[in-house]
Amino acid sequence: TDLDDPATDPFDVAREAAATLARRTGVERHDVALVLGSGWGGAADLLGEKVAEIPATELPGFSAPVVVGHGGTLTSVRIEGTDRHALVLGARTHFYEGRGVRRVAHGVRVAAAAGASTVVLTNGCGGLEPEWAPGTPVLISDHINLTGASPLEGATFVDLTDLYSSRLRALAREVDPSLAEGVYVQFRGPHYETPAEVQMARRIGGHLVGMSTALEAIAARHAGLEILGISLVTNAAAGISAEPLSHEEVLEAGRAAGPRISRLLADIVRS
Ligand SMILES: Nc1nc2[nH]c(I)nc2c(=O)[nH]1
Repeated sequence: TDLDDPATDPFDVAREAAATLARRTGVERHDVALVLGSGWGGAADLLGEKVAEIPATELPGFSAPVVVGHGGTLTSVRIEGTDRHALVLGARTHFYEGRGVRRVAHGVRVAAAAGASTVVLTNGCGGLEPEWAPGTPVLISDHINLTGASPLEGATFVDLTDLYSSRLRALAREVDPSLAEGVYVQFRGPHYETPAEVQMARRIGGHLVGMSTALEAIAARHAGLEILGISLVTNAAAGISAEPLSHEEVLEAGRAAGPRISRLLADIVRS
């Protein structure tokens, strides 16, 4: 089950991980998956009753996250008031970790193999709109993939029209009509953009800059999942405001927005 071996089929590893997940949680099918980015950690608790929590490294194909986000676990949650289950993927692998696109895509592939029909991709990002103060959640309407990479291999031609489901965005707006929308630009990272690169992102139609999500969304579409993407603006992108970026401020903005956006996400998933 070594994802680094080209002879390994990554979908076999995803199926193996999903089978282990079902066995360890006792949950045959997870209907919706959530990938929690910076600031979104609290959502799992508001979704419903935790059924089981499994360290990602105990499942095939997950690598020990370099930066452990949300403890690097997969959590199975019975969604309150329903008989549906959510799979909370708290162990995202970022493309900038250099562990290959298969590991970036593995979480959404496991979710699809576990029976999910929907994935909610969340992230923390930089905002290009001055009125989006740190802590503002923004629905992703589309993305621009500046990584130069794809999570897909070979002649896998996949249509990306309406990649960030307009149906699910309408549902989200029913929960919170004030939600803004924007185009998310994924840079490779791990460095932040220069002010000139932020202006480039603006001129090509971007509103949010980040280092995740786009590759996961492509893999999720290929795996047949309907996708909702929500960004948390944790900082003004470089050059948009006078101050330089501070990672501490980024983390603080995420923490401060936590309760509100976790409630928003739980309400959307339950709707
Ligand atoms: N590329 C990029 N990624 C980010 N992640 C967060 I949190 N803030 C940023 C940002 O300003 N730029």
